[in-house]
Amino acid sequence: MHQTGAWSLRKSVSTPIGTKSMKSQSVVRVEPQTSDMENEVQGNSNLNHSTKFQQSEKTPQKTPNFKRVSFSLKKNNSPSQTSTDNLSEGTDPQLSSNISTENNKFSFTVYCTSTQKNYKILIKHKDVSKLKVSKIKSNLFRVVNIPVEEQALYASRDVLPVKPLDDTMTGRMLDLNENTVLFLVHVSQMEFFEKQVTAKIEAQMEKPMSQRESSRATSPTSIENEALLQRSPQMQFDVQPPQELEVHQNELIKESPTVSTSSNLPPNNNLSNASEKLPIDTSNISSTNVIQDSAFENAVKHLKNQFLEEKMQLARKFAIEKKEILQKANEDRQELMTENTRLRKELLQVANVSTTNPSSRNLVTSIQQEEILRLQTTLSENQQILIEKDKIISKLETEISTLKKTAETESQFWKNRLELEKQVSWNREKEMILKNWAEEIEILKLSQQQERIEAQNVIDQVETELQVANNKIECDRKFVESADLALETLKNQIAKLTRGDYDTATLMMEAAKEKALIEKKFNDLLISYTSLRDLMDEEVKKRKQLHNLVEDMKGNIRVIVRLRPLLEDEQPTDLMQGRLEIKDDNTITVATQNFGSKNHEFYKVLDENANQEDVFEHVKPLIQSALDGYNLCIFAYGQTGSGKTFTIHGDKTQHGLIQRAAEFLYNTLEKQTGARRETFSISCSMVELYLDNLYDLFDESISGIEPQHRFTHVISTQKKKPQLRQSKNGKMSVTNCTEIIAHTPKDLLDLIDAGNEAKQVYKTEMNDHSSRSHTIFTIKLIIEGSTQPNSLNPNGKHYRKESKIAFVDLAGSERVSKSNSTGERFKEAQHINKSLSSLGDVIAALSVHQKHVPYRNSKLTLMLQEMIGGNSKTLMFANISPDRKSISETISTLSFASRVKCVQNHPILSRQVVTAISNNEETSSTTTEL
Ligand SMILES: Nc1ncnc2c1ncn2[C@@H]1O[C@H](COP(=O)(O)OP(=O)(O)OP(=O)(O)O)[C@@H](O)[C@H]1O
Repeated sequence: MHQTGAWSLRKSVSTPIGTKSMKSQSVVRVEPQTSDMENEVQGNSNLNHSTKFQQSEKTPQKTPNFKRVSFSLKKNNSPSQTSTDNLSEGTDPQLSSNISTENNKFSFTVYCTSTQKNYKILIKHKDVSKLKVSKIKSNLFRVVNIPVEEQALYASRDVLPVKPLDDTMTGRMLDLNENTVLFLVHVSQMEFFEKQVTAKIEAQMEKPMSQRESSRATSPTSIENEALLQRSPQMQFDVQPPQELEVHQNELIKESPTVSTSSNLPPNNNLSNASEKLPIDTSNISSTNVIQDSAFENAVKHLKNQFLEEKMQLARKFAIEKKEILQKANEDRQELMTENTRLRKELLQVANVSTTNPSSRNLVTSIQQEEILRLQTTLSENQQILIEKDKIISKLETEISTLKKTAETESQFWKNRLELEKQVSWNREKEMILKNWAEEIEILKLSQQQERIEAQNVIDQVETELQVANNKIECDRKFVESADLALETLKNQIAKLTRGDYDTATLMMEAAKEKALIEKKFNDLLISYTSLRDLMDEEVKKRKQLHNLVEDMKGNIRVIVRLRPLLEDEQPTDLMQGRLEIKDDNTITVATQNFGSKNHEFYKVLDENANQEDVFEHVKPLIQSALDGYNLCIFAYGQTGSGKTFTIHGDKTQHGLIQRAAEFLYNTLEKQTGARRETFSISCSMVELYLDNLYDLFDESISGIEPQHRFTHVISTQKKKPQLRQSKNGKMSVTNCTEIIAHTPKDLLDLIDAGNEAKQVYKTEMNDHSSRSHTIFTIKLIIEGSTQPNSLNPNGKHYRKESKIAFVDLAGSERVSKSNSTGERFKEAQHINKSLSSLGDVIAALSVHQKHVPYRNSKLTLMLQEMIGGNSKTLMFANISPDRKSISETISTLSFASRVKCVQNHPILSRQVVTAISNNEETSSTTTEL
């Protein structure tokens, strides 16, 4: 236990400088300013500690995790001093002899920072002067190299990093100026070291001078120190516990109202309690008070900033004070001038009396003379003072203007600095956002890659299985062949026997048995062969499906080949001119004498028996994805008369894709939106590109439609001509075209008919109803609804999905030599062929992933930019004719289609607007384009 009047040590941990919770910590003492900072602001006597502390509290700034540990001593007259006995373990005489105090006040701060191996602790003595221990340093330490990046730090702190000569020492005082002691201690020893230091200081302060003198006499280290002390007599001073220390302690407690007066808790508990309450990431602060160098440097920067701010405030204060002095001087000046005027008047009066009245001249007494003299002297003195005052005023004015200039420069500096900081933080935010985006993209890429790998694995596996099955079939086939041979031999033998070559009935019987056996075996093999064949077909089908899936995932344009039936006066293909053969659902072979045979594989190959419904079944899944929010494009390509319009629009009795898709959309949406409490609307527009000009097919003047009468709602009737426009995000779209809402499937069908009637169709030699233009019929879907309420959005969220389906019926390519087109038809054919050739160039560029894609070569390719190589899901119908005369066009269409299937689109979900719903109204929160 302690003696009465002994000193107890209070250890305190400060928050990072400038954080808000300084006052709320228990057993926490905040050191507002380091002593070197105090040195820097020397002359600012107006600023005391408490002022600075308040300033730093008022303007808390974010600083890195930087922990300061302060120690202070107080007279042990409170009942809670038990921990000091524990702290006195592990005494180190060298240390204790070197630490001392003066004025009986002692407190110091420990700064922790880390270098590669060691940990330095800077201990600052406040109010300890004349502590000349630098000579001790040379006995204990050697100077270490300072890393370049730390040099400025040490220079600004006026300390020198050194290393203990003996590496095993747990904690050593390194270097110090009058107020500073630097210790070097290993991180693992930090806590113990703190205890040691505090115990030593306490012991030092507790011991009466005489006791210490005697301990010096017995300890060898003390002897050594004694010698040093003799050489440096200033080091010998007594530690008396005066009242001031109590005051100091009381101040500490006042500053930190939650500070516990009990020191029963071991220092560690205090530390951990404190750090729990700090608004900093305490995980970064180890129990050994280690922090990163950068954190330390940031803290130093922060202190410098704080200092500059204080300097500014001081300059302002000086300016105000000087202004006040100036005002006062001016007032004094004014007073003096008034006084002078008065005196002059008085003087004049006296003079007048003596001059104007000669009879009384003799009456001017010597007293009056004296009075005049006195007044004159005062006047001249006042004049002198006035001159002095003027000088002061002009000096003050110069000073004020200098101060103003300085203040302006500094305020400009601060403004610039704030701007810079803002810029830096904004840049950091941007960097973070970009980083997050990059990460998300990376993750998406990885998952897509993974999916592809998995699909490829499945394909590989199926291919291996297929190979095995093929091998087995081959073996079985060979076996059947050999069995056939054996059977043949047997048959011959039987024949011979029948002819009587062998007369024995037994032999015949045996041969018959053997024949039956072989026949049975043969039949078994046949069955197994058939089942294997089925299996193989099944596997091939699966493989193709998987292949399609992979292609879909890659975003490749799907291609469906449709062979139309033979029309009147047409001849089927033959081997002479060339032959078309659909091998299976996915393969079509074209063989010509000149070019040999070539297989083409597509997503689907439909023969002449496929009706309109069959065709739509293959398109349905794609239409479904429009309901999920994807933009779609379905276009038909092929020579004139090959069945493009029939596929897309159909005829009066056999509806094409548009009508079927419309019916499917209405049916599905009515069911789906009803269940989900969504609303939907369908609108459409139709434009044609004829002779390189765009026409709005819903325009009254063209179609004769009077939309407001025939249909319930017209969104926009544009008087201007439709135009191709590029939006801000670079996407091309057709503007200025009439868009009409179709409430029912019937509305939509009527619109399609009206649009079809308006388009340019003429009879040619190749087709009685040949489309002479490219047409685009667009259906726009809008689905709106709200999400279920949850804790984040108690009223749910309102969403709106928009998607478009574009049906493109391209004009057919034609050989003018075949079609014999003349006049207008010839001109049309030229335009059609030119635009289709541009489309071919675009496809060729995209299929080989060329960087430059020549979309700008024609209006058609610009119109299709979003659908071919863009962000839509796209399906192409390659329409072909079975007519013998069309074989070369068919070959050309199939080659074009083979290139198209290599084009990769990048389908993305179209616009989705999500809005948070507030109690009474909707407040827009986010608009995302997915
Ligand atoms: N799958 C089919 N079944 C029955 N008839 C068909 C089929 N495909 C096309 N036809 C008929 O063939 C003729 C030409 O078809 P369509 O007009 O659709 O060709 P096109 O490719 O659009 O020609 P163009 O490019 O000249 O406009 C039409 O009479 C059409 O009815």
